[in-house]
Amino acid sequence: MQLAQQQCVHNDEARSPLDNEKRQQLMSEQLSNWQFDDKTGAIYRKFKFKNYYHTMAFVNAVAWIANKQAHHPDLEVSYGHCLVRYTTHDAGNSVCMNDLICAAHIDALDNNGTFGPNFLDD
Ligand SMILES: C[C@H](O)[C@H](O)[C@H]1CNC2=NC(N)=NC(=O)C2=N1
Repeated sequence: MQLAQQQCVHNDEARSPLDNEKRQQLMSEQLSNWQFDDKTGAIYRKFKFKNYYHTMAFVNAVAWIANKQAHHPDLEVSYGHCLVRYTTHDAGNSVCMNDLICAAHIDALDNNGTFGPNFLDD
């Protein structure tokens, strides 16, 4: 099943770190705009917007997903960008399925152009 169709699960299996091969495979197939940071072990994507209003609309949509999934990203927010990073804290800050699932849900916000013309692709 596609990552965006899955929901976060909060059990020991969901909190087990993905091995590098599996993570790379899922990311190259379904999260091509996300990157893996070797230094921090997090996945991340930087979203750019034309102004603070649109940045904050995006941040609120991300917060809604985080609360619904009970899985929360680290966010760096400025006037025109939001850097979203995911690791699973309960798994020693490694990347688990829940991280990939939430990343896919964020990407899905833009499926029908929800970000609109105020979303600037990298
Ligand atoms: C009980 C609850 O599911 C856990 O504390 C959740 C909350 N949100 C979380 N968010 C992230 N990013 N990692 C976690 O391990 C985590 N754990």
